[in-house]
Amino acid sequence: MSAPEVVVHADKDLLARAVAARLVTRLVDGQAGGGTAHVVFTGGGIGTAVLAALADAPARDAIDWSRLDIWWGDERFVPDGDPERNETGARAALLDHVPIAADRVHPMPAANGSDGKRPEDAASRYAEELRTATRPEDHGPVPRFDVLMLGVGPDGHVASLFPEHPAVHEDQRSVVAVHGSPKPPPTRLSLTFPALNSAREVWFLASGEEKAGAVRLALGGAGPVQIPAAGVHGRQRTLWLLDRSAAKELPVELTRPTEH
Ligand SMILES: O=C1O[C@H](COP(=O)(O)O)[C@@H](O)[C@H](O)[C@H]1O
Repeated sequence: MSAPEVVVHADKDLLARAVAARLVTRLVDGQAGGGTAHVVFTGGGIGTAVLAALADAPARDAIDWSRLDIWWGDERFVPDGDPERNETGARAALLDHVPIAADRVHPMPAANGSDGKRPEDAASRYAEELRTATRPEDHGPVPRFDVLMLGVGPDGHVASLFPEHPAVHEDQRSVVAVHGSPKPPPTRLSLTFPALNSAREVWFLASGEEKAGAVRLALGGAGPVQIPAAGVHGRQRTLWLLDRSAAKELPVELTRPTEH
């Protein structure tokens, strides 16, 4: 488990562009030995802004899109194409604009899909898809993701792991159904702590003053049941990529000068 590092950028736009640039470098490095890289997308405002910035970045062509697998950390269990789906936003922001093959994109199941109407069945099927993509060196039920991005809710939720919800206690399964989410829509699918914590690098993304309290608590020793963001760490690196507003409640010794 790696210690968190904090990087603060001036505003949301710069944060999105800096994360997109970082993503190009990290994915190119992950593909350098000739293998496949695995990345996990997040939904939400800054998560989608990063994907749009990546679509706009000329350096995106340095990524070999034929050797990249794309996964999601969570999804809203609504019909395919619904604007509430994280997949819908990611396709519009990035995936419709890059040369990636359909079988490299692994959206979580939709409520009207072939997995049926029960989110529990959909969660099990996605867990199986993850398992099928593992390599011997992954040593577990999910690929050892090169980069896993996570937006952070004002309540400290990450993916669809909400404070005090049953899913924060899951320690066996990789993917679970979530009912009664405090943030609509109420029914969701989410990777669990064991799956999130298998990533090589975890990048938290937070923008805006309404995230400042959750960021302070997550980095200040809160427990993962109350503040789920506190329960995720990369095996090699844990980065908190923030704009100034989201970082405003952090003690000065936790932040380092902005890169730009
Ligand atoms: O519901 C969700 O919320 C979080 C955070 O979203 P934001 O708009 O407050 O940044 C997001 O990371 C997650 O994927 C999504 O399903």
